[in-house]
Amino acid sequence: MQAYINKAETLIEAAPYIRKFSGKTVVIKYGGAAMTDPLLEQMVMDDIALLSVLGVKPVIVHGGGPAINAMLKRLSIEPSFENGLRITDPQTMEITEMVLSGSVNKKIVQMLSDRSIRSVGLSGKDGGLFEAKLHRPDGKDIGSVGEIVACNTEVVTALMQNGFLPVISPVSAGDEGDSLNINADIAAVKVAAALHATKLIFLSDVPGVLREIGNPTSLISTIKIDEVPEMVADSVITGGMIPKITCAAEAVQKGVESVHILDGKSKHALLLEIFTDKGVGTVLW
Ligand SMILES: Nc1ncnc2c1ncn2[C@@H]1O[C@H](COP(=O)(O)OP(=O)(O)O)[C@@H](O)[C@H]1O
Ligand SMILES: CC(=O)N[C@@H](CCC(=O)OP(=O)(O)O)C(=O)O
Repeated sequence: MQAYINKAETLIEAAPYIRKFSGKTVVIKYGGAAMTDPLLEQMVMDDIALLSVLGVKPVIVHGGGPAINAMLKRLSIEPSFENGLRITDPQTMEITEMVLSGSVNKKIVQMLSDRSIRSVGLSGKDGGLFEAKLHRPDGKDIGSVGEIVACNTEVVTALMQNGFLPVISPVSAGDEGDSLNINADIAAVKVAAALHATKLIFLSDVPGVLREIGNPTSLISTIKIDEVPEMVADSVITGGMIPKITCAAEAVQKGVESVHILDGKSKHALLLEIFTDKGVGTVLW
């Protein structure tokens, strides 16, 4: 009996948040380590399906770096990176597109379909979603890596208006119709900004931004975007978190109300972040 009372109380507590975010667009960046465990994947999909049933409008932008690495390994190709971006030679590009716009994208669509959520998989190429060009950081050639120059969300809004949940792979085309590999965090920011999303949520492999890496009790719950440059300068934020947090700050500057960084491996992190007062990760605004 007590268990039912607890569940009812949880629902009552969540009710104002469910009302608040019903009809609101929430872009979820799903990728990295959160995607490597089949049980975790099912759990994340349960949460996204529930959000959708409760009237929130989720849009998924996915990565799949570990899945690309696994396929490269099967083909005996060694992955290499430059400042977190995959150096993408023609063969790696072919595999990246097969994995992201193919198997990973369709797997997510299928997992949602298994939960009676109608979703449609897209890549940056579909409906002219992303216009991209070759990315050359400081003039350096890192192969077929792209940067997004425009984001045309008509195809995404058309799907949402018709009750479909969009699932977006970041792989796009350049001016010449050549495939370009785009970091999924960056793609998620562009989509969130173009859709004027209420929230952008990064599902990562850490509980949020930590004062001390490896110590979950040092979680920083709230960051104002003007604090970000100092945190980077003071080396509070390092490595893979730098592009993520810089992206997050860009999203807020472009009108996304808040950006959240959560542990995709933590049970029901998405629901707890959206539907409770305290949340569980780091929120940037
Ligand atoms: N202050 C910090 N708090 C949390 N993580 C940090 C911090 N500074 C650097 N990191 C690193 O950033 C990583 C998350 O970024 P990244 O590897 O790009 O994530 P993902 O694979 O989810 O896209 C963490 O695994 C951690 O090693
Ligand atoms: C240019 C570049 O680095 N693209 C990424 C795209 C996938 C991605 O971003 O996946 P995660 O979110 O799982 O890291 C890559 O090839 O790994």
